Amino acid sequence: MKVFSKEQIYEGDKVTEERQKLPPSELMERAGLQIFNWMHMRMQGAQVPIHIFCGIGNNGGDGLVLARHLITHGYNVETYVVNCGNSRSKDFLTSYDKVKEVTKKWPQLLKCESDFPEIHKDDIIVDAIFGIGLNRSIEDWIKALFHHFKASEAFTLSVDIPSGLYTDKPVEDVNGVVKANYTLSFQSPKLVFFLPETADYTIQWEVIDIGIDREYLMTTDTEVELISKNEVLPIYKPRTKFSHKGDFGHGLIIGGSYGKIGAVQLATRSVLVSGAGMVTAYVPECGYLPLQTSLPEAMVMTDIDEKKITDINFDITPSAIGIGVGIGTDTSTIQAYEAFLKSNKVPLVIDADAINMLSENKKLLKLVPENSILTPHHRELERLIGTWSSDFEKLEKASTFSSKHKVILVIKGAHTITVYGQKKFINVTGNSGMSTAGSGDVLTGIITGLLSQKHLPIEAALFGVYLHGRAGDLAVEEFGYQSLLAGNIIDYLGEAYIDLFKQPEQAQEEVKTEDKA
Ligand SMILES: NC(=O)C1=CN([C@@H]2O[C@H](COP(=O)(O)OP(=O)(O)OC[C@H]3O[C@@H](n4cnc5c(N)ncnc54)[C@H](O)[C@@H]3O)[C@@H](O)[C@H]2O)[C@@H](O)CC1
Ligand SMILES: [K+]
Repeated sequence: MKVFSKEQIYEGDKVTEERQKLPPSELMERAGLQIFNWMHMRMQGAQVPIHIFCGIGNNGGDGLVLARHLITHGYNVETYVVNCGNSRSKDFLTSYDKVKEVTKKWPQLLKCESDFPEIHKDDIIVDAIFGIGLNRSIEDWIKALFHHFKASEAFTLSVDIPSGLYTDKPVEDVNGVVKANYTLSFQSPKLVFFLPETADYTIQWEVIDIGIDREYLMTTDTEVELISKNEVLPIYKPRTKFSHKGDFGHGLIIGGSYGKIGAVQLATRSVLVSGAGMVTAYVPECGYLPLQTSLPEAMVMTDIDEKKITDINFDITPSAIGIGVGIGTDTSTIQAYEAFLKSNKVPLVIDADAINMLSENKKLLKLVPENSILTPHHRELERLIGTWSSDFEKLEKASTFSSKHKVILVIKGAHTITVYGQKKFINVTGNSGMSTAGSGDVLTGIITGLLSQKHLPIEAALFGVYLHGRAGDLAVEEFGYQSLLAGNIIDYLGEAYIDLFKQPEQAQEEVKTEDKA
């Protein structure tokens, strides 16, 4: 699913109005009506007080259309205009007049704190104050209004985006943003719903279709995309009856050190379970016995050193290589890594200390093959690209790094974001139970396994991240958030594959429910 920028949304409105020859404020009518339908379906006429707070732009206009429908359907509505400026939009004014036609109870004007209405815990707040048009800091009295919402503990429904969030800039003051229980977002979710610094401003969100021109939506390329089942299904490769293990490649996992052989075990097993035909683990001598015993399906090659990797030397021709899990940063390991990078031509999946070694020895970056996949977590990314002051800057820096070094960055997190040049792909699967030792090793193995099966690197990264998260989502139903182990993710990888062809109960890309375990 595409995530449109603010500019693209405005352009989409314009194109739609032209192509569909819409009368003025028709899109606002659609937006308000859709929100009304959403509420009406759930409330069925219940007389819960609904407080609708409208700004003076089109977001406020949406709120006024909603108010009109709720009023004509007999709901218990109080409408307020948050008087935050003088430039009321044309469509706002049209909607305002239409409200006056259906009720004698005109919207109340709020200008300062003493105007704030009483809101009870069981009331409903509709936040239609600012939408994507927010363009300056929020005044203190409006921050106080947001605080008033929060203090009331009433259910808060935000129209399009929680008021106070910019679509393309970090939050200036955490008190200047509405904390929404639910956000109904028009046409496309907003990038800020997925970034660590801003995702918490709405507990759930849903996309509302207001009939923006289909061709515009189809043909407009976006920098950001959500990756859910629909997007990965075309990547899946069905198997033919006469295929054999040679068709699915030979993955190689290089890593491990004394006390960290388990990481290699997890990654190696994941290579096979993701579908590679064969797998070899290249480990220090001490890894031989545990790997051969615990994973009979894998082949094992060992370094001359007992406890660490000192010389990467193998006589097989792997189709893909994953390097770094449990490898450490011993000087002899760095030397072996450099020598390996100098001779290697196979695309790599680079994880953990193999990323850190690049950060500490930037000249090694030049030796990384084009389209290799780096899978850093927060700290590893910081060492690699430098620190950032906001999520937006982080993504910008990651894009610059990806373009400069021609690599794919898989930034691990609650919503893992794969950065490929200017493109950013946000994954929707996964849960907090997966924040557990070895989870990253499993991801490295899955992506290596997919690369072995001749998926393009970007496909392997996106599909791997999706499957890893989905397997985790299925596994958590059995093991629970606290007790899920990385190995359980591997056990559920098969279910994740099978699940690709099951009809979703609820469109995943449209509803986000954060686990609260
Ligand atoms: N395709 C879509 O998505 C559609 C979106 N619509 C709505 O239109 C909204 C965008 O409308 P607008 O561009 O009018 O913008 P907004 O309604 O988001 O707000 C802009 C208004 O608030 C003022 N303002 C901005 N920042 C302020 C601040 N910090 N303090 C005080 N005043 C401030 C601006 O001067 C302007 O008057 C969307 O968020 C959505 O709700 C719908 O009406 C129609 C279709
Ligand atoms: K809003």
